[in-house]
Amino acid sequence: MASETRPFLKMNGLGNDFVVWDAREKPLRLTPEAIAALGDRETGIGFDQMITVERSSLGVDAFMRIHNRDGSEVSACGNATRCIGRLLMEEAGKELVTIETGAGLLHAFDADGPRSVTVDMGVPRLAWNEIPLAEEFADTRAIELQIGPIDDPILHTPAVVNMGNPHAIFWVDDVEAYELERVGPLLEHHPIFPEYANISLAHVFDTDQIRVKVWERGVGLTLACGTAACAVGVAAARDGRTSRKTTIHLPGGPIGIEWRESDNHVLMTGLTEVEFEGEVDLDTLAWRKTATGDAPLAAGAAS
Ligand SMILES: N[C@@H](CCC[C@H](N)C(=O)O)C(=O)O
Repeated sequence: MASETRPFLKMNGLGNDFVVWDAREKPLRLTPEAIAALGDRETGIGFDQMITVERSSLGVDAFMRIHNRDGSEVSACGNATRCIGRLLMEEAGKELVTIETGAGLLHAFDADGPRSVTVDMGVPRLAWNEIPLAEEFADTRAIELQIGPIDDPILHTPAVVNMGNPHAIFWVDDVEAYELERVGPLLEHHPIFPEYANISLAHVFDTDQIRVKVWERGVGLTLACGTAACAVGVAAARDGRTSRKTTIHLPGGPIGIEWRESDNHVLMTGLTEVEFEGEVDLDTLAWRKTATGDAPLAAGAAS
């Protein structure tokens, strides 16, 4: 039987990168092993997430299936929602699209500025069993959790927020002062998180400015994480550390977050980029680039 070659797009939201398949006409399911092999940055295409765009059973613009690089399927990815929102808006010539995800229906719309998209990420879930946590905490603004020596912990008492996926946020004075690649895996797999968790270090340096570094569940260190930016913005405002409108500065660039007072929805705004087009032989997983992506943005357009 002839091998099947499938085209893909390589995209990123502030450096958090994805392979995007269009499976609306022809279904595509890869094994976790194949996803991990394609996601490997040394030997495969290299990505944080794999996104499969499918037909929505609810009749909205599309369904977006999300896999982490380790092959696990998850319900939410903020940066990918902006990227898929852009593709669907460009394709249909619309200014607003609705995307079905494992976490519910999300609306994406054009923001000011080239390639900038806003997504309404919905209402954050804040109760301990919605995160979920393995034990009850009445107040999820600071849960009892620490790593390191009992009397001198390295990190402790994170805030927790669910944005369609679980997030823990540790407030620190300097996000660079910690070996996130060492403590991240310990915290991601801590028994308090039955579904594991995405881990952020966050430093509030003004009433509306926060620097953040993220260790992503199923991935590792990332240049940006949209749902982490939402979770940090919510946790900071909830505590009175910031206003409800913040800029989250990630290694890959800034994301604007607004936790709207009128309906508690979180709006996330940031850049999207098409890196290149390519194709993969699904039998051998050999791949090649077939076309270039977006031209570089004019200086200043990204800020
Ligand atoms: N990159 C993402 C989040 C991807 C999923 C996450 N690793 C998880 O397992 O929940 C984003 O931009 O939100």
